Amino acid sequence: MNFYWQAETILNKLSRHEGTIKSLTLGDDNVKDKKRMYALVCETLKYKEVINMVIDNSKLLQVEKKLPRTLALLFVHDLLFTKRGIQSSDGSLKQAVLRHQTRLKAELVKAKIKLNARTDSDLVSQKVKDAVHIPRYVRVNEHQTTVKKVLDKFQKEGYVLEETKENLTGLSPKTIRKDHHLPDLLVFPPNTDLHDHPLYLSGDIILQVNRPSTPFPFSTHHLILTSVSAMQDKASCFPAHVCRPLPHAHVIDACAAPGNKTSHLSALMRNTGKIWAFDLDRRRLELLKRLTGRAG
Ligand SMILES: C[S@@+](CC[C@H](N)C(=O)[O-])C[C@H]1O[C@@H](n2cnc3c(N)ncnc32)[C@H](O)[C@@H]1O
Repeated sequence: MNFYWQAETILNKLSRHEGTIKSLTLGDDNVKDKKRMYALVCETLKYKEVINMVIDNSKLLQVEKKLPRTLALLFVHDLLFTKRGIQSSDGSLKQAVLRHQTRLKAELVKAKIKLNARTDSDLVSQKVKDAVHIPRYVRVNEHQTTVKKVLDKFQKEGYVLEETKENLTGLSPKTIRKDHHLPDLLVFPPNTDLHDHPLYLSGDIILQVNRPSTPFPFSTHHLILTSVSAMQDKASCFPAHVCRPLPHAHVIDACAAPGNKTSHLSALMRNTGKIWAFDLDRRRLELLKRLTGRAG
């Protein structure tokens, strides 16, 4: 599938909450150039508000009736916010956007004046800027390794171990800290990309991508865990710690895929007892099987 059409499908799935940016780009084997796709999707979402404003004010979609808005967002992003421009073979929809490029560029200038923005990054909303500054949380999979071994490995790669602090503003590149609250959690600077790291590929570390779950304890031995929305956050590491099932407990993880909390619970239970992991989505359940298998 053409790169931009695939990006369009991903943006539409995101708007229907059918996955996270990471699972739909970096985690999908049908996406060939994963890093480029991840970057395009993130950057387009970052400027989405202003791109929509430019599209509406230029009347692009009223003239080019065959151009879907989501595809237009992607094309206009690359046209206005990248040096390389639109990177696609000469499709008729790309030509439809290029026909309006002078108008689109003029509308961007007007939007900047209206929003009092001197640079492109001034156009990004505060909400998005705050999200960009969330540190990268990494959970150590204590089934397979220890916090100490993981820290040693990163330090050998040049990461500097900094003092554990509650305040995480201004994390420098290539630094690492133990989390202030959770013993199996490490903190990296925002935008640290560990998707190709051998410790991630071997399942020794797990990148946190989910929002807090709602644990409902039946008793100390029987728990139900549910979670239905996704966001990159430390909070997704709390449910398993809060439930903290005893070894040999039986646990129900009711909305389990891709299985981050399933594997976390299992690590806390020292691989004893039984966890029943359910998910509505058969495809995501296959992903859960793969990832919990990799996590040991
Ligand atoms: C955010 S994900 C869960 C993340 C997971 N708890 C983890 O820690 O990796 C939400 C999951 O809930 C599943 N889901 C939604 N409604 C469900 C239902 N009624 N029964 C089972 N699973 C459901 C979705 O398919 C999706 O895989």
